[in-house]
Amino acid sequence: MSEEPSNVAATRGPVRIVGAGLLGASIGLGLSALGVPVTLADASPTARALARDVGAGAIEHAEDAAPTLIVVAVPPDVTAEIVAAELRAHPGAVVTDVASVKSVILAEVAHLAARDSLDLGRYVGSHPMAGRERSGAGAASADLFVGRPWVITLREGVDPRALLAVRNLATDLGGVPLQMSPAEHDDAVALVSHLPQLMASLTAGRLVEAPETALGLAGQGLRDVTRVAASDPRLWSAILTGNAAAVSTHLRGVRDDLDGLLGALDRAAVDGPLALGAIAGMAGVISAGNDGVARIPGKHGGRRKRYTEVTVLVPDEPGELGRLFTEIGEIGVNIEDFQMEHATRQRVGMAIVSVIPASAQTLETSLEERGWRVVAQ
Ligand SMILES: NC(=O)C1=CN([C@@H]2O[C@H](COP(=O)(O)OP(=O)(O)OC[C@H]3O[C@@H](n4cnc5c(N)ncnc54)[C@H](O)[C@@H]3O)[C@@H](O)[C@H]2O)C=CC1
Ligand SMILES: O=C(O)C(=O)Cc1ccc(O)cc1
Repeated sequence: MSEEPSNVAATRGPVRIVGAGLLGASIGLGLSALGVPVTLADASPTARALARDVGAGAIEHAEDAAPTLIVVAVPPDVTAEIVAAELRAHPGAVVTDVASVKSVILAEVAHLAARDSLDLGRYVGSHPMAGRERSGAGAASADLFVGRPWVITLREGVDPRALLAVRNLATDLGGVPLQMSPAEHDDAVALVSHLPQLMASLTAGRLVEAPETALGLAGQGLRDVTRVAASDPRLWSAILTGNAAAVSTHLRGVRDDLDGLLGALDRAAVDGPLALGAIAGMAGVISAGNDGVARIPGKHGGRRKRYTEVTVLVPDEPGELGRLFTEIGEIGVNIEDFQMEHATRQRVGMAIVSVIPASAQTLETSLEERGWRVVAQ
């Protein structure tokens, strides 16, 4: 890759990143790839060095040119004090943060700005809706934000140039900027990010004492609902504390649903499957889930596309998956998405091929004619 600065970025550096972990290093990588000069600061010298080594920017030095934009990417519980310190230390710079909660941080930054006579207009809080269940620069990626919403919080008194600088940052990294109030943001993420994290953690927590034999039966469903359970407990405690009221409202809703479901299950356990209201109670939960999942937009913000999944058994041998892909190509069907599931202790895998509904029947028939075993849906 060329070392020469390119002109494709709207962001004019230098950009100073404080907190060179997953988010900070991903932003540094993306900006560096566009030729924008980036300096990295972090309380941890190891984190700084790792971010530099992965290519996210240069470690800060006293003689660095003054930054035009500062991105604070530290845990939410220390974000406000760092934002205030950066506003104080760099009077010409726009300051943004990427923390997962917004209202408490704005309230604290506003308090510190009033106390210390800082220019609050240069601060714009933001939140890229992209991340991973792993922390640190080692897990960073320049592509993390591509196609993902990047919330920019609106409030009165913001310098329009600051708003533009944060918007440019989001679009330079491939994100889709969205403006909303801090309260609107916090309510939304309580439902679409914080509640799912807790449901994943609660489900995975039930596995701690599970027998190995039970775990050996785990399939893709368990993996799908528990992926984010691997997230950092310290980071998430700070996120949840910063949005406690909104999260507890949604958890209480879940508790009400659980009470209804438990009532139905208890009736079925005592009086059998035909107990009054038992089946309806269970079906209600599952069908509400059907309705909810149908409302989740596609990954890139558009309407969720409806594909049909064709499941094919693939021998667990070198080259077999490649042969399947080649033959699907020969049949003339486009693979829209793909997933592989492995049956524990079996020498066969299940290739789940997503195709447009109109191609599914042709694909199934043609694969069977060619000797593949297609699993009936
Ligand atoms: N992890 C995720 O998927 C996402 C996280 N966020 C937000 O981004 C922010 C950063 O999260 P991650 O990058 O995941 O965490 P991380 O743990 O990977 O990185 C945080 C970095 O901040 C540094 N740090 C901590 N306190 C500091 C201080 N006082 N001064 C300077 N550096 C300090 C740490 O040494 C660490 O390198 C958080 O506010 C989080 O809510 C936003 C979107 C997604
Ligand atoms: O890994 C995922 O699917 C996430 O949703 C990551 C994530 C974690 C925290 C955020 O504030 C935003 C996104």
